[in-house]
Amino acid sequence: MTSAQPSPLDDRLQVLHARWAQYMAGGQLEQFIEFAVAVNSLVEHFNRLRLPGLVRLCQGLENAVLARIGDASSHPMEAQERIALQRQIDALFGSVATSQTVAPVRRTGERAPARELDWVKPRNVWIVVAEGRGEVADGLQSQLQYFGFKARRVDWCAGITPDEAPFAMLFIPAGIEAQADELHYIEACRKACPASQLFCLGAAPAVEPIVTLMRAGIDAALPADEQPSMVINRLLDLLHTEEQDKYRVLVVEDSRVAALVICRTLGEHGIDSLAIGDPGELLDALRTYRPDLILMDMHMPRFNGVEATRVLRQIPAYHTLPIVYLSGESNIGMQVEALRLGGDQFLIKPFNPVLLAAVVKTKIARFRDLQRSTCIDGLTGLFNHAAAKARLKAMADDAAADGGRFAVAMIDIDNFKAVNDTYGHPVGDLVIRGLAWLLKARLRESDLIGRYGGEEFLIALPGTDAALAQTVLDRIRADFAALPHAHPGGTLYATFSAGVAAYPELDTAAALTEAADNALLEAKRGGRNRVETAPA
Ligand SMILES: Nc1nc2c(ncn2[C@@H]2O[C@H](COP(=O)(O)OP(=O)(O)OP(=O)(O)O)[C@@H](O)[C@H]2O)c(=O)[nH]1
Repeated sequence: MTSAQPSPLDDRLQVLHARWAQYMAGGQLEQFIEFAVAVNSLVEHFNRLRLPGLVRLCQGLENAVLARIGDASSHPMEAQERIALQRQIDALFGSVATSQTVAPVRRTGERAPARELDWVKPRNVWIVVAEGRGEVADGLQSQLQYFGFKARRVDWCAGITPDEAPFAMLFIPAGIEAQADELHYIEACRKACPASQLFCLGAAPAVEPIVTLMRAGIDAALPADEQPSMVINRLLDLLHTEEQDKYRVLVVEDSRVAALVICRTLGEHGIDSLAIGDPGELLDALRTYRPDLILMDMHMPRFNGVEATRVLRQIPAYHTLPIVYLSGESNIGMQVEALRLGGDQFLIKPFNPVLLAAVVKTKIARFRDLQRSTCIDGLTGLFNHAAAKARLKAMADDAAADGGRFAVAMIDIDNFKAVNDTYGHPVGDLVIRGLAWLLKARLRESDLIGRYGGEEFLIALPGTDAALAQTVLDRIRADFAALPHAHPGGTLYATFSAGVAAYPELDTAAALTEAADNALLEAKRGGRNRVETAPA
């Protein structure tokens, strides 16, 4: 992007800065709370970008701020406390500035345009290897390169210049318990590269050594036996930062002022909300707004929040929808009763905005995780058959509505029965995973990748015509054919065949899938290890 518009990160930093300045000038509790909200919003932003080093720094500031909220009488804070906070803010801004010059270029959340350049996503990864562990590093380096990473070996304790910080650093220490000098080096790397992901490979499977590594700045410590496959999958997942739909909260609240304050607080945390004043409208609002959570008042005219909750819990579609009561009700017996009758949590008014946002976000994150787990294939982490089919239909409908180009491909691993029969089912599973990860590595965030059957995959490429889809898939086909898969006696190679069909030549999801399937059969008939396009 070349535009001079401020990024969402710049916006957040400016807000944080302005609110701190307002508090320093006014010294009011309300201003401090506004500042706390801005810090929290920055933590969330770094979390979403998966920048653990910055999350940690920012959380340090957030904890310091939350500890000082107190009440109106604790503000303005003592000069010493303000100086301490100012130092933390300066340190945070300094680290953000460093990481902005080196942060991986990505993650804007914008849909990637269908340009050739976008199909390959090289990422630089450093493998920091201790003496005597070169063999592990070699294997990992060649595997990473197959999945599109630029992997470079770095000797333990080599000097780090932040302006070349990598997307990820993989530390391979000499033994399973990192030594003091190794930990110091990890600390130095963490400091120099706040936006990088730091992994330690081959950690001892016990709490204390892993905590020690995490304190030094490691984001994930991986056990020795799962190393290469786990690392590659983790890295690929990190590349696919999901730009999620905004969280949606339905506020059921008869006081218009209270509803306004609640919606404003949620809005400041990037949460969408809709307020209704009458619980009688609840079912209609649920159908049309599809919230991730309900914030329910207890006492309303006509019927109360607990009665409304009991009605919802009788409807299967709303059994697991989180319901949080937000009420002035201070009677503990009533609160317990409200929870027993279907509520998930009770918050008291007047509410702390940071706590309200934290409760809402964590409940929604778990709810969405639960929903997602029903869509994901356990072996590959891709969409399962039903989810892929549903998403394909939505994408085809979108393409039909806006007249955009759109290609669909069916992929099937060749002679896969022979792989299973010769090397065993677990090795067959590794080959399936290898293809899944290669697809994840080579396709864009806006593309759909689903595991359609055992060794069959469904791909959808928005903004792409049949010719470009054929080129892209053919490149992936050639790379897959060259990808070595480990088995107990050495390595094996596999191939796949694919069929491509495109919109607008075919204009429904069903017609596209059927045509891509027929083209796939044609590729199989033609000798396998090839990509065929359906006739226009
Ligand atoms: N390891 C493993 N095998 C699977 C899985 N799902 C399906 N399969 C196997 O995949 C094989 C598919 O074989 P076939 O449909 O005969 O096709 P093929 O041998 O790949 O031959 P062509 O498709 O004609 O190239 C069957 O042996 C299935 O048991 C899985 O999750 N893991």
